[in-house]
Amino acid sequence: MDNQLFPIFLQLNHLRTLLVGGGGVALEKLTALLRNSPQASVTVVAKRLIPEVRAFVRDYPSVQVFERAFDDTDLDNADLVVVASNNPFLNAHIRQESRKRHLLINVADKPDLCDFYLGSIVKKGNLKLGISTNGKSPTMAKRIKELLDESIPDEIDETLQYMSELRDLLKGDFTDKVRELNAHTASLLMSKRTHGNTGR
Ligand SMILES: C[C@@]1(CC(=O)O)c2cc3[nH]c(cc4nc(cc5[nH]c(cc(n2)[C@H]1CCC(=O)O)[C@@](C)(CC(=O)O)[C@@H]5CCC(=O)O)C(CC(=O)O)=C4CCC(=O)O)c(CCC(=O)O)c3CC(=O)O
Ligand SMILES: NC(=O)C1=CN([C@@H]2O[C@H](COP(=O)(O)OP(=O)(O)OC[C@H]3O[C@@H](n4cnc5c(N)ncnc54)[C@H](O)[C@@H]3O)[C@@H](O)[C@H]2O)C=CC1
Repeated sequence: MDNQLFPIFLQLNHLRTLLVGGGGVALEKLTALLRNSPQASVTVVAKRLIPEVRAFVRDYPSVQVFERAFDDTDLDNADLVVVASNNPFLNAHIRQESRKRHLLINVADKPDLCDFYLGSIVKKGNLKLGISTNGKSPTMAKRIKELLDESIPDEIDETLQYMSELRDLLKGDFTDKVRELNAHTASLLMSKRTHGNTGR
């Protein structure tokens, strides 16, 4: 099967995410959501919550926790759904109800029930890379994340800041801006090639 996945970067702080389940897998998903988007508004619904979930959400006022069974009306207040329950019938039911409402859903570790997958994430300040293996090997995604995390220097964020300031200073229309940004970056490259790489 070919790779049909289309990557996007969501402003989770603009959306309401429903997370069903409160076990170890739910904790992993919650951690991934909030590490990346600390102001994401997340509602957790679970019959039973492990203490680690309760402890984790204490630092995040935008997270609400309900210790009870899932109800279809939970979907009324959601833009996005993540399911980490241990009940395959519940998973299938939430999938069906979410599709009826045109909500996008991820069911942890159940690719057939997912409209989107979670990926491994590398973050260097403003740079964020999402990694997917098309579901073939999440473990490989995790290893590639570690590799990139080690090999991309933290200073890349400083470079992005400079480029952003330069971009704001530039006048003219879009074409002019792109031309100037290209010229600036190309001249840097030229001077490196001429004078040798004296940096690290
Ligand atoms: C399709 C997808 C759907 C989804 O869950 O979104 C999916 C599916 C499945 N995962 C399984 C197992 C494991 N998943 C992990 C870890 C992660 N899994 C993640 C994503 C995805 N997992 C989506 C595809 C991503 C892609 O395209 O590459 C990551 C990247 C992101 C995240 O979950 O936040 C996160 C790493 C985060 C990080 O960087 O740290 C580990 C390793 C570990 O936990 O250390 C294991 C055990 C080892 C192994 O099996 O490889 C199983 C078998 C379950 C079983 O055997 O019963 C299935 C089902 C199947 O493959 O059929
Ligand atoms: N833990 C792991 O390492 C792995 C887990 N999985 C899959 O992920 C699932 C979840 O894993 P865990 O978090 O470890 O399981 P868990 O049993 O700790 O958590 C399941 C959660 O679902 C909740 N739940 C069940 N029915 C509910 C309902 N009707 N309404 C609301 N909440 C409900 C439970 O209260 C509990 O919080 C597993 O069943 C399995 O399918 C797959 C691979 C590995």
